[in-house]
Amino acid sequence: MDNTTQPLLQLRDVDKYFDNGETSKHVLKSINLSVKSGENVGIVGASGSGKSTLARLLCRIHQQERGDILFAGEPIDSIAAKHYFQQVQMVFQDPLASFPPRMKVEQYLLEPFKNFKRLQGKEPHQLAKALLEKVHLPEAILQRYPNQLSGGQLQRIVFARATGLNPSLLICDEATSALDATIQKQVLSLFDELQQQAGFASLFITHDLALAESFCDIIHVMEDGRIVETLTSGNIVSEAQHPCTQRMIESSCNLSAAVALAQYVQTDR
Ligand SMILES: Nc1ncnc2c1ncn2[C@@H]1O[C@H](COP(=O)(O)OP(=O)(O)OP(=O)(O)O)[C@@H](O)[C@H]1O
Repeated sequence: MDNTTQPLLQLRDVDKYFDNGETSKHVLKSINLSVKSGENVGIVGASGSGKSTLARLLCRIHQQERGDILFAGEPIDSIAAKHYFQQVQMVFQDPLASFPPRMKVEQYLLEPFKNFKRLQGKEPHQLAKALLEKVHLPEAILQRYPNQLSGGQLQRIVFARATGLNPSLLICDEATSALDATIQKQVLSLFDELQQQAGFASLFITHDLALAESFCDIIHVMEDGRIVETLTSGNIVSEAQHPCTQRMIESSCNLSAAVALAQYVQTDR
């Protein structure tokens, strides 16, 4: 197959059910999407629409009942974990949940390099320092524990670790949702900077349509386990057709969406 056109990630007719013994809940319904190299693909939906379940399938925490999930053309469950998890990294909403409380930042940053035997020829402290520099944090932070850091610092460190091994795809599940608006903006600008340097693609999962619009190339809107609309133009206000997307636009209290809407109304109508 021609690797220049092959998507990095592809989901084909993916269905996921959760069984609780007596009943079965259909949580993902015929999901089709792809992410190309270097592309930012947004998944946006209200609570319960199935976004995190999708992320968990890609992290191989759950498995789909039907359909295919391919990474570089291979079913993800046929790829050795060692290879898959160097290429695909995840960033979740709560950095503390993935940061062992008794682990110092330096150890946390170096852990993937040790696990994947990628430390050869590198001086560990200098490597950890360089990773921290990439996310604009000072060396002194290497000796701190997670409870000695702010939410914004923690999420920067999580991004430093996730991008340290040069993955080709980053799965971000509400990665900036817990941060206040100013810190969120800083972390997103850092994300952009890291992406410019390393060129990874992302699947950016969020409930915030305006946030996805600000930097995703394609946005899939999910409702009740289905992709109900796919937006590509960069002007969601004029492009949105589905009532679910329109409700999200109307109820968005995000300032950037409100500003975009106001500008649109002033200039285009
Ligand atoms: N392990 C599970 N067992 C049974 N049902 C589950 C499980 N995980 C999720 N669900 C159900 O699947 C549906 C989708 O949940 P999911 O967490 O994927 O939605 P979401 O869009 O990420 O929501 P949120 O933004 O609130 O996290 C919900 O109805 C949820 O209750």
